[in-house]
Amino acid sequence: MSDTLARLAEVLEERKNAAPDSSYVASLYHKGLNKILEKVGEEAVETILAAKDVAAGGDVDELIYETADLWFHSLIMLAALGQHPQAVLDELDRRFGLSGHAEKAARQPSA
Ligand SMILES: N=c1c2ncn([C@@H]3O[C@H](COP(=O)(O)OP(=O)(O)OP(=O)(O)O)[C@@H](O)[C@H]3O)c2ncn1[C@@H]1O[C@H](COP(=O)(O)O)[C@@H](O)[C@H]1O
Repeated sequence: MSDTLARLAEVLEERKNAAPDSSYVASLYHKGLNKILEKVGEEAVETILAAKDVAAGGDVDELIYETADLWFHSLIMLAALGQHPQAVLDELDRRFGLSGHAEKAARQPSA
């Protein structure tokens, strides 16, 4: 796993024992899953808007910034539900080399 992801996952676990006023992550845990999911949705929308801007000739830095926000809040969602990012990387590894078209065809028998 990327060192950055592993370190961040460790910090997100530690923040489960931190006071909400001492840490942004702890404050989100304290507000609960609905607030965390709201943030994931908000960051997803901001990422989409930034991508549209880049396609229209805008600044790519904003897209990178918003994608980092989206990944970060997705990691908090996983941690809040007791899941480690390694599970997502394992799933991507499992899919590696498997064509999306082939996977979909195996899932959906043709009518
Ligand atoms: N990577 C991040 C990170 N990315 C974004 N953010 C915060 O996520 C928030 C993003 O929310 P918005 O942009 O919507 O701004 P906001 O208005 O403050 O948010 P709301 O009031 O709407 O909830 C901002 O407060 C950012 O500072 C992050 N906060 C923390 N981290 C990492 O998490 C670690 C632990 O952070 P603390 O728990 O705060 O110590 C840090 O050391 C960093 O490594």
